[in-house]
Amino acid sequence: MTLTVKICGLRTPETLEAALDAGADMVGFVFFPRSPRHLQLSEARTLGALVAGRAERVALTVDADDALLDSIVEALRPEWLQLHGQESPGRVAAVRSRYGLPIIKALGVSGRADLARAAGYADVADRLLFDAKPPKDALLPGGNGVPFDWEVLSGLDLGKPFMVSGGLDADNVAAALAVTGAPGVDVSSGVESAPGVKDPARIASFVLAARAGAARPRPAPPGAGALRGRG
Ligand SMILES: O=C(O)c1ccccc1N[C@@H]1O[C@H](COP(=O)(O)O)[C@@H](O)[C@H]1O
Repeated sequence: MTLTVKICGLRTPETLEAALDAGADMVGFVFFPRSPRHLQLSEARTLGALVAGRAERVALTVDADDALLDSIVEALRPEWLQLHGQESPGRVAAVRSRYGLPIIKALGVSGRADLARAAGYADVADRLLFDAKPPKDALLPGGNGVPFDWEVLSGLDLGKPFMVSGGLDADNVAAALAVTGAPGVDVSSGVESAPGVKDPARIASFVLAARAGAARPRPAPPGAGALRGRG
């Protein structure tokens, strides 16, 4: 399996470099003022230029209007847009068509019932990102460092590649991959030493652990092979 690893919420040239050196496939930049990872457009312009084709740039927004998206796209020149708010399937389709860029649509998950609306987004988004629903008192819709029950995703087939996020770190990412079989993972808090402060060593460990996890054969689902030996 080819795994896509995304490191999100990068804010400095040093930590961006660490993500690129570690071999991240996608580097994410957050445009949401309430987040400790929020970037000014001038910072995005500088960081975006430093990527120089070594990874794909992802602009993360939350219910952004066209004016804000216009300025972000102009400054960062992203290869992807990540929509992490309550954007409807219609809004996802409109954003995709306006910018001609592929879309990662984040969906909050706490149980299997939350997957019911995923099919509507699979038709219009290029990747679905299953993230933990934020805790009740959270200020952010994502980036809270909390996991969800990955079992909810086991056996899921929406005909679209998906990614998993929410509370991942170097210690648990292999388990998340074993349970979900996800072709992509995304991390923010789990590679930080404090909210908004990325740690180069944790970034490197995360990418290594994710690649090692993806290389491991997945355990057979319960019941598989039950007929073997019958006769
Ligand atoms: O990282 C943020 O600050 C953020 C703000 C608003 C929406 C999403 C945000 N981050 C995304 O949340 C998930 C999970 O992050 P974590 O690893 O649990 O901290 C991830 O997809 C980030 O891209």
